[in-house]
Amino acid sequence: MTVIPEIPTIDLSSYIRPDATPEERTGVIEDVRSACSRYGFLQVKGHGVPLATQREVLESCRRLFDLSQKEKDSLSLKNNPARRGYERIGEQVLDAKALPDCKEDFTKEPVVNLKLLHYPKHISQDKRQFGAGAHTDFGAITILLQQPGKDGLQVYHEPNNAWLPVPAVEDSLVINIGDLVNKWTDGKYSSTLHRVVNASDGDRYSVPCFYHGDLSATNPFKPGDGSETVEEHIRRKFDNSYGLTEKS
Ligand SMILES: O=C(O)CCC(=O)C(=O)O
Ligand SMILES: [Fe+2]
Repeated sequence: MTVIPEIPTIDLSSYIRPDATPEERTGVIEDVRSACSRYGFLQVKGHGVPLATQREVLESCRRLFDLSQKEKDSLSLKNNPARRGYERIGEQVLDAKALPDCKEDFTKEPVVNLKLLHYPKHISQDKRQFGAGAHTDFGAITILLQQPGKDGLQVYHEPNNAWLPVPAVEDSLVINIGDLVNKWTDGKYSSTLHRVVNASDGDRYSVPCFYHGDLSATNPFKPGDGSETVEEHIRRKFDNSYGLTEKS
């Protein structure tokens, strides 16, 4: 019988606690390192982000996406040269083989790019309908707050050719490696394909925070190798997923 593995959950308090021993800290580092190379994904608890703050930010998602379509469109990212702002349902196509994503999105802040996401009940029952189509994240590292109890995130695990669910557990944050770190570590840390299927009958909110780093940086492990800057990389990936340029 094939045992399907699970995305690991790591308790960061054994690292953060002021009285943590060096062995405990090394243990956490080893667990994180192993998860980054085996799965490119992990969940963390004991992270120190207050539960009340997590609840408030998810409540802000609900209030924002409950505004009228007209009010939300007045904040459209298409009117903003830095591509910050509101994205309508179906505006982003993360997987060109699937239907446009069934989610709306509000993005604020450059470089550390925090998004509020709303997945309504799927608009189509077609099996190519996803809340977010299969994709890898463009940046360096993503930290994701999922609405507790609203599962939907699935991570592709190549050895088993299986999509592993990442349960939406209160007070756990999902962390995953993006394309930049994958490129910079020569693939040692995996930028893993993932997608969102809003399996619930109603709304699902989530809040990913994408760390891109210094926009002018190139590969920190190979300084001066003339490779693409963070800004060039992010712009290329982003514009491609919104059909804003012909280049991939
Ligand atoms: O909503 C989620 O759980 C994941 C969102 C995601 O993968 C993304 O925005 O890149
Ligand atoms: Fe993602």
